[in-house]
Amino acid sequence: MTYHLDPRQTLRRQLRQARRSLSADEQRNAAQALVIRTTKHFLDQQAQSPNKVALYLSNDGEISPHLLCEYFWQQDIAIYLPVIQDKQLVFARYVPETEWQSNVYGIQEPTTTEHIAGADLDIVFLPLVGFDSNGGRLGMGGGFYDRTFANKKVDKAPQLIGLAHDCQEVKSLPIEGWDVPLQAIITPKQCIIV
Ligand SMILES: Nc1nc2c(c(=O)[nH]1)N(C=O)[C@@H](CNc1ccc(C(=O)N[C@@H](CCC(=O)O)C(=O)O)cc1)CN2
Ligand SMILES: Nc1ncnc2c1ncn2[C@@H]1O[C@H](COP(=O)(O)OP(=O)(O)OP(=O)(O)O)[C@@H](O)[C@H]1O
Repeated sequence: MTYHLDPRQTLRRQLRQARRSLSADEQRNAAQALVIRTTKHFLDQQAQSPNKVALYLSNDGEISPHLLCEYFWQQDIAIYLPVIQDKQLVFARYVPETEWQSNVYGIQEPTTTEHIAGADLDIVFLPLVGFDSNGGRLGMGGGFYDRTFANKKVDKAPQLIGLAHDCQEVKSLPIEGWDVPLQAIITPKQCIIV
């Protein structure tokens, strides 16, 4: 019997290992560079300031958006976090008083039962395992972001921006039909607008 290794699984393992190998210092510097690059991106775009933005709590070596969160709070922009529900994501408001519970993967989620749909957000910052310069995204393999933002109505679609360390870039990702493309990817060293 022969076993065929799924190329996405192999890549996932390598890239997760790479991001987990970053030191605490490298993670701290990356989070600082990320907030500088993201605020610059908003200034360059000269777009209207968003009202509702989704972030995530970093896990498994992901680049941390916590400084970005503080920046948005200062701007009175509402922050939301993903909550797994029926194999999709809904979004719960994140405030300093938020209470927490763990989801099946051990990632903290707000306990509140008040949720909004992905389509009601202005910008979603997505965690990712790998990215390419065409907006391709490889996630953790649950398909949660893909299911949530598939078939979205064109008139009500949030902007999807991936956040990553530079070591998570690959030349070209093996993309599947269900993968939702990113409109931008921001890393400590670059801002790719697709
Ligand atoms: N910070 C963060 N939050 C997120 C995501 C994410 O990628 N990052 N997700 C993005 O969709 C959702 C959770 N998706 C996940 C999918 C798989 C695993 C994971 O660790 N899988 C383990 C085995 C899990 C198990 O115990 O059964 C693994 O592959 O090693 C984690 C999160 C929602 N929240
Ligand atoms: N729109 C969809 N409808 C139904 N199933 C889907 C959809 N999108 C993805 N899936 C399923 O989810 C599984 C995982 O997809 P994939 O490997 O692309 O996840 P991922 O993008 O890495 O994960 P995540 O978005 O959770 O970080 C796939 O096997 C696919 O069958």
